[in-house]
Amino acid sequence: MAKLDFGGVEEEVITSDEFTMEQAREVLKDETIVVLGYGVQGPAQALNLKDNGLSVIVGQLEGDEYWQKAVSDGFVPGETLFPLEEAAKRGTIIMELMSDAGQVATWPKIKQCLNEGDALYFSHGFSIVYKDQTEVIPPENVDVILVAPKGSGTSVRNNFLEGQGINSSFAIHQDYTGRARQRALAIGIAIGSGYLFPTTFEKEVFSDLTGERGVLMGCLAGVMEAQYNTLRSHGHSPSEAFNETVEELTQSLIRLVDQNGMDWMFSNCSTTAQRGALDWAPKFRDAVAPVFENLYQSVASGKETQRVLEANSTPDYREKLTRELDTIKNSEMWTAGAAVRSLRPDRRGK
Ligand SMILES: NC(=O)C1=CN([C@@H]2O[C@H](COP(=O)(O)OP(=O)(O)OC[C@H]3O[C@@H](n4cnc5c(N)ncnc54)[C@H](O)[C@@H]3O)[C@@H](O)[C@H]2O)C=CC1
Ligand SMILES: CC(=O)[C@](C)(O)C(=O)O
Ligand SMILES: [Mg+2]
Ligand SMILES: [Mg+2]
Repeated sequence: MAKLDFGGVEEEVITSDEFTMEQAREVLKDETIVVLGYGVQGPAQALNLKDNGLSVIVGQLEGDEYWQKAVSDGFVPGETLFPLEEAAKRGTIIMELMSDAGQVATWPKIKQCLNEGDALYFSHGFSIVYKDQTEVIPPENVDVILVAPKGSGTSVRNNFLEGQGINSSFAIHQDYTGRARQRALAIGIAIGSGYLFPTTFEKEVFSDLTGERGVLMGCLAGVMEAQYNTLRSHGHSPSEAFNETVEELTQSLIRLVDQNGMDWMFSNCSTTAQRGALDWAPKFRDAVAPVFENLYQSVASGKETQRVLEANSTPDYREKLTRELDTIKNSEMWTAGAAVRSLRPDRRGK
């Protein structure tokens, strides 16, 4: 497995060239793979596994909208689609891809379905690491493995369909069979990872919860809103404020960061912009550093997971989340955004 220099630190990674799909098929040839949950990651991982030639069974609460989606994606009730426990009983690799709160709610039943030598698989360290809150404590006679795609399930699927991969981390919590690592790597490659990097369940969940609350989602939404509001309060039009805050980023500058890094993006902007961005970056860094520290403490102490379990375990949790998302959708900033996006040449008139 390749050792690579990441900015002066040597780390091991496993690419899909080193651990090929042929090897993955060989490792998985006697396994029955069961995907529990058909929300965002469930369909992506199940369909990629299936398209890679592996047989996959989906487990889902019978008859609900996720069940219907599984049916419309080609899973057949009674053959490849079963209620949760029935599915879990059939599996030798049981993939926990219900929401984290859903994993907790169903664990007392799912744990009864595990047989000696099974592999219990997660895409998040949540259930295992915060066991004081979740009470998810697997029996000793199973493997407990993790592959966490570093992206939305939507991208896991779309990248796969485009012939691209997604980066994932992998970890072993428990190796009962002596095959846990092989099983984790094989599933990791088969769900469409371009490469896999090692982590632990704890490192995965601490970094993941920090990242999504921080730069990837929470901070991103917050700083965009702050800049938009500043521009608006000084008399700039919604379209100008939105273009200068979001559209220019997503249509141009972040793509340059994606291609070749931050300095590359800077070097393709005016020297006027470079001077100002270089001066202001440390101010923003220092202003938000305490918020990030606060966030990390809140993750490490279990406060964040407690909040998630409380909020997402109520029967109406999805309606409540949708209401909050609708507030963003219907705000001036994001309705202006919809109008701005509709003006892109490829969307005009559609
Ligand atoms: N959404 C994503 O793209 C990513 C998710 N993950 C992790 O993957 C796992 C799955 O996440 P998502 O796909 O976002 O899940 P989701 O939030 O879309 O989960 C929906 C699924 O959970 C089931 N579910 C929810 N509450 C339930 C309950 N009380 N009883 C039974 N089933 C219940 C639903 O029936 C449905 O199958 C989580 O551990 C998550 O942290 C990791 C990387 C990215
Ligand atoms: C997409 C992803 O990896 C996240 C943001 O961590 C998640 O959806 O939980
Ligand atoms: Mg993540
Ligand atoms: Mg996450």
